[in-house]
Amino acid sequence: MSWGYKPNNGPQKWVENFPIADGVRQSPIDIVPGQASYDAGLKPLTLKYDPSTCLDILNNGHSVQVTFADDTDSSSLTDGPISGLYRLKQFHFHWGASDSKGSEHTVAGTKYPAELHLVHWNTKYTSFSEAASKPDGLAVVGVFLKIGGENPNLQKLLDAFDTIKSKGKQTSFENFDPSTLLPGCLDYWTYDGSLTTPPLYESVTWIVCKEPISTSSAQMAKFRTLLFSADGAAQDCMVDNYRPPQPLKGRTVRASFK
Ligand SMILES: NS(=O)(=O)c1cccc(F)c1
Ligand SMILES: [Zn+2]
Repeated sequence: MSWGYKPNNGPQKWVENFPIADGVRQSPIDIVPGQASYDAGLKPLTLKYDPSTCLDILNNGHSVQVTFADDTDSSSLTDGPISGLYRLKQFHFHWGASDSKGSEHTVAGTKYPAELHLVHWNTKYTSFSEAASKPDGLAVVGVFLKIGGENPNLQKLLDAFDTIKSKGKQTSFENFDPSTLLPGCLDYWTYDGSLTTPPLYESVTWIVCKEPISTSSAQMAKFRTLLFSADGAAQDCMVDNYRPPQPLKGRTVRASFK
């Protein structure tokens, strides 16, 4: 059986097949603002996204993912805590069975109903796959979702969900601008971490935005109509697809803001 989020294949069991689950730089973590170190040397994030690089939207059995053409530098992350240029590969989400949980990172113990991850790879390597296992290979921008007004930009994604309800379904999804999912303020926390799903590679520079974006409770309910299960199998709602916070193990969390 492959990994998932149930008691028999979930985060408490991943270490059996992926021993790095108990590693020294695992993600997510609980971010405690009072313990983060303000670093005046941290630059603002430069995120330049080209909507024409948006390719498709996919239910991969663990999350809903929007994939981008990464054969040019046209959708990229530079500056912030990183050096060089990282290309956008995909973004996806993690969410809960209710609005009281769902994010992977927490802020002084506070869980948000969902978390968006924008995944970028370091162009010092030749591909995402090569970069994914290198200590400076990936940079993931995390954005919290909170319950507030309806988000019209998010709605464009949600409207595609009926056609990708079950595992393995994908459909073309073009001209979406991921910058419409970013908060107005790009203040962030940053720390060295890992993928939050198997293979849990310790290859991620995490960049977690302090400001959440808003979504409505009805929009959150739409996420919960997706399925972990494939067409024809017993319907298994895709909910609680988040890993809980992991030990900090001496790491420093830096803040780009005072
Ligand atoms: N959830 S995450 O750490 O952003 C992640 C997991 C697996 C692959 C990947 F590209 C990103
Ligand atoms: Zn993720």
